[in-house]
Amino acid sequence: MATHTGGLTEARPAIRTSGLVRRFGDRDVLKNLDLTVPQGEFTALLGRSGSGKSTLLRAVARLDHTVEGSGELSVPDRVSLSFQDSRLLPWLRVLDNVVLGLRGPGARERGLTALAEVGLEGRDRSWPHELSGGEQQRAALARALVRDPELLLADEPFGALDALTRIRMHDLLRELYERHRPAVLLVTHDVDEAVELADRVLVLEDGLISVDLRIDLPSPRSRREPRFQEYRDTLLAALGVAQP
Ligand SMILES: Nc1ncnc2c1ncn2[C@@H]1O[C@H](COP(=O)(O)OP(=O)(O)OP(=O)(O)O)[C@@H](O)[C@H]1O
Repeated sequence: MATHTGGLTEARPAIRTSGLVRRFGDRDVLKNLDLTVPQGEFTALLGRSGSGKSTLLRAVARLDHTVEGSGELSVPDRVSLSFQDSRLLPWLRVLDNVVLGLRGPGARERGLTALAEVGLEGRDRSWPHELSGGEQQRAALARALVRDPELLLADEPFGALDALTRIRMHDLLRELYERHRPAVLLVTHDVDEAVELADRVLVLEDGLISVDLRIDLPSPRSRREPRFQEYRDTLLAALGVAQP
């Protein structure tokens, strides 16, 4: 994925929006939004409820053909999606869900490898209802990964999980990200999750990006570290959450 300009080869960003507008009725939820996410960057998107996070994600995923709007948008060819609900098809076994629609030789082997990567080795013949909520999310991550995405779009993927499972999923997602290096746009309500996982955190407010914060913390990140707390306080203040 590269563009050629005057003999120089530049990496094309994973996401570029320019003047993006999305409108419901007479309300512009996105107002001329400009956003660039470089290849391989892990970006988290925060914002108050109703600020338009899912609207932006759905626009980037090109899932919003019926929504009124304008602007320019460019995304790579291989984009994977992950949602709060794993969206596994109940009538297909786990491996068949993971490789659904995948073409080419070796698809099943690739599916088995992806399942092993997310810790679901040996569960390929299970039915989705036989998996726990966390395991279903793991299977959904395997389905996303097996497509070797250049961009992973995730809308509250851990929102329905208990606290302990969520911590395990954070570790898994970060590990998979470091191994495969897709660009990631993660929509979340959880400021700690954003600071723990992302290299850049955006806040969406009034249809525009109001905060664009680079997170510069050593790995693995500890929530007890003072700089972690500084980032968290900055973001909570931007979200209008008063600190004691
Ligand atoms: N299909 C739709 N029809 C009408 N209004 C919509 C539609 N989808 C979203 N909206 C409105 O657009 C605004 C932004 O919604 P969106 O779901 O993008 O917000 P969000 O930031 O993801 O919210 P939350 O954090 O609560 O999930 C809301 O006011 C919502 O009511």
